[in-house]
Amino acid sequence: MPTSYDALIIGSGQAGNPLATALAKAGRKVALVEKYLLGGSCINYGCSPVKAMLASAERMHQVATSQEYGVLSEPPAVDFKAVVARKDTIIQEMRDGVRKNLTKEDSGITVLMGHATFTGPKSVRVTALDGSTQDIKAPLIFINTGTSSAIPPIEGLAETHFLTNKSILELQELPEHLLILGGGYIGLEFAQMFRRFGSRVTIIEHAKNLLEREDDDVCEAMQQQLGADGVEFVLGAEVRRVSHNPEGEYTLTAHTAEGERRLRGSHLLVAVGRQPNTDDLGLEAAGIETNEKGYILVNERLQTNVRGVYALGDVHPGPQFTHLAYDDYRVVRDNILHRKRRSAKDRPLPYVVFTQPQLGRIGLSENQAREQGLDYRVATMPVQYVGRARETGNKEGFMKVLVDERNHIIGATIFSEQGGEIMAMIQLAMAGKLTCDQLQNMVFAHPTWAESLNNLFAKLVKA
Ligand SMILES: Cc1cc2nc3c(=O)[nH]c(=O)nc-3n(C[C@H](O)[C@H](O)[C@H](O)COP(=O)(O)OP(=O)(O)OC[C@H]3O[C@@H](n4cnc5c(N)ncnc54)[C@H](O)[C@@H]3O)c2cc1C
Ligand SMILES: NC(=O)c1ccc[n+]([C@@H]2O[C@H](COP(=O)([O-])OP(=O)(O)OC[C@H]3O[C@@H](n4cnc5c(N)ncnc54)[C@H](O)[C@@H]3O)[C@@H](O)[C@H]2O)c1
Repeated sequence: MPTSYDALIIGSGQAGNPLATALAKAGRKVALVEKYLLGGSCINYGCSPVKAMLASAERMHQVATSQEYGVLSEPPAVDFKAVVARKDTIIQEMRDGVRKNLTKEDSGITVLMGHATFTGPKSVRVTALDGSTQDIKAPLIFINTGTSSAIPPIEGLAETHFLTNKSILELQELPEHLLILGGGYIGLEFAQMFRRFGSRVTIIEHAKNLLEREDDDVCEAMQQQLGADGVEFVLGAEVRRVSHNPEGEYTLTAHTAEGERRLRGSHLLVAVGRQPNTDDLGLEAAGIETNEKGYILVNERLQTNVRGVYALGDVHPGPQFTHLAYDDYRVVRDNILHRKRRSAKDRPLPYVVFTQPQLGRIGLSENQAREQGLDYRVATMPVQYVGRARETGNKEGFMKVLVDERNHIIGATIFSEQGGEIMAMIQLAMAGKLTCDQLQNMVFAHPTWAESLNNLFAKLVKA
């Protein structure tokens, strides 16, 4: 006989964990199934471990450049095992926090470790690691199973021991030469990190630019910055074959505008995007519809085509960020528990690439504003014009904002030290519908990064 719950959550991701807690607090009998690690990808093999290791790489860079600040030191050396151990300690603490919260005596949540598969529209079988199974049914089911690395069908690749975002975090030795397939978010953050630790790094990207979706000036600035760090690029490259010799060397055969190239390295990271964790979820048994890539189709309230079944986070189509997965939780919580009509449509989309400088983005890019035929004005300012940048020696990058005909901000790109935080201030200004005149005249403390907004927005104020 299946065990009955009021609500079943599949996947301990950024949406599922807070939802389980909220439903249980509201008196529902809740089960949460996780097949691997509580806390999901962000905590265990995504955002947090990468940012923890980036902090070590940034520290390394600070020491390496300390002479410019009049501080003499020995050239720094990395103790890579210690970097990884620091990251592991941080992640373990985060994971323990999630476990404690979900499993504390009065949590009201039953946590089941195992792989969930649908056996019908409202029924799921959980298979534990030891092979034992448990059947569950619930009128409300929330799918929060996230994504995994997409592996492109390149000849020879599957036969090699290439790295993904999961396995690269477990390396104990620094790669001598890291080849990175894909110049997106994951590729860029790891590229700068490993380069600063001392590895040689080559990014192989099939588009003509890194971060292809951004405006050309943004792509160029990022390329220039990573190039200055010593990261090498092969752009517009179509990798056709991968091989791995007994000495452990990888060879990528790539077709480029200059002809065929062979790229050799000691390690290979594949970071060409994600694929949804739905192929082994038994969705067909429940009749849940997906798109052609396997992402679960939902409406703006995150309901699937099967009544009572929802999909939250990266497993449905759309941008893939922790803050959006968490907001999916708010949408479902408010609609189900608070009887509000909350929608996942038209919410702001802030994001940050955690290179140094950071790339903070909110709203429309210039390309998007142009494509939408908007009547916009744009201002750009090099970061070196900012007093704080000169004082702290962080002069790289530029800032760019777009306003509409009513002087309201419609988009911003802040490629700067503290770029994510400066972008968040602009996001608040957008939410409060502040105009460029107001931002030009706002009194910010001197000398802060915030103060840069006065000069940036002054460029948009009509005389
Ligand atoms: C390297 C990397 C860095 C990132 N950095 C950032 C960042 O800086 N900022 C940001 O906003 N986003 C970042 N992201 C994206 C972010 O991690 C995701 O958007 C976020 O974690 C999405 O969470 P989720 O709730 O969809 O599910 P996830 O956190 O992916 O969790 C899904 C869970 O479901 C489990 N599961 C899957 N199938 C089953 C099944 N059949 N049965 C039981 N359990 C199952 C999985 O084991 C997993 O624990 C990063 C991603 C990666 C890979
Ligand atoms: N700081 C952050 O917020 C952060 C950090 C890491 C990851 N993430 C999330 O994780 C998602 C996945 O990251 P990602 O970097 O894997 O994907 P991505 O979509 O950001 O970038 C993938 C890149 O790989 C390229 N590519 C695709 N196929 C290729 C091939 N065969 N050969 C060479 N290049 C190829 C694409 O053109 C693209 O530039 C991101 O979209 C983002 O949502 C966010």
